[in-house]
Amino acid sequence: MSNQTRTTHDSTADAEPTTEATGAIDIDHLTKVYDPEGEDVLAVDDMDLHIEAEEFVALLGPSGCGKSTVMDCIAGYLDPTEGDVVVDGDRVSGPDPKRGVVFQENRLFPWKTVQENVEFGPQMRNGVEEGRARSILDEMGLDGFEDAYPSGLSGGMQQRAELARLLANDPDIMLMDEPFSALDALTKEIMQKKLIEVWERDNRTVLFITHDVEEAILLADRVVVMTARPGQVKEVIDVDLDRPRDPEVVTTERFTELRERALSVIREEAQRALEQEESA
Ligand SMILES: Nc1ncnc2c1ncn2[C@@H]1O[C@H](COP(=O)(O)OP(=O)(O)OP(=O)(O)O)[C@@H](O)[C@H]1O
Repeated sequence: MSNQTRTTHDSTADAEPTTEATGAIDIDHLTKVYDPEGEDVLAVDDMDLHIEAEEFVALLGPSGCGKSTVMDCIAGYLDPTEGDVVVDGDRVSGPDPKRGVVFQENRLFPWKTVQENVEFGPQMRNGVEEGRARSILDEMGLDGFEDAYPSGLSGGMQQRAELARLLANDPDIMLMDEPFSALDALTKEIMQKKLIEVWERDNRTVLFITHDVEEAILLADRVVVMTARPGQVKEVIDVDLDRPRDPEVVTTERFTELRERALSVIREEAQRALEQEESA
């Protein structure tokens, strides 16, 4: 995959080089306290989670439980109050294009064309590789829209351009905060398929926040359910469904069991969140 993929060589002369996977995330006793106007808000409390390199993990939990906070700490946008986020053995101390982020609303520059947006990241670092932006846009089904401005694209196309922008940076880790939640059902299904194609081919690590339990189970290797705020890991559900998964997998007995399990944990935590709000 990336030019930063670490390649190790066996000492024996005829051994094939082996590629070591990158993108392992260790969330280690992570605590985050916000301090708006001197009033402490404990968002995440002593959270531990290990995500394997190249794993696809979905993060679920009641509203306000700290999902985005965890993601922002991994992205390097926020400093933990206590604890650490460690990626491939290195403590995260700020943003890095190797940890790409996609939000529900795209972060494309409205004054740049689609191609200029996709080329912006690489241009800021090592320069643009001839034809690369076009081939990524092509892959995202945006062939012919290179010169369009984001405002001229549909919501689904904007999110495809956003994904293209992310891929142009060749990230080891894709951090996705409800990326498809504003899309209609059909566009969402297309985007989910596209994401899985890219993930399976390039072996990137994905952390995917969603409120959609079916989406989480359809996409992920593991679903991590967080507690009500302050966020901690409540339960980790292994999604033991074969891949590739087609949309019909949602009708299977195993899928239903997994969904019911995730829903019952979330319901319990959402109820707790509600009670906390009422007693506040
Ligand atoms: N900058 C901030 N200042 C103060 N409090 C904040 C700040 N950002 C988030 N919070 C609070 O921290 C808690 C966790 O917020 P966060 O956005 O991480 O939750 P979330 O699980 O991603 O929520 P949602 O599912 O609604 O997007 C919430 O109570 C939120 O109000």
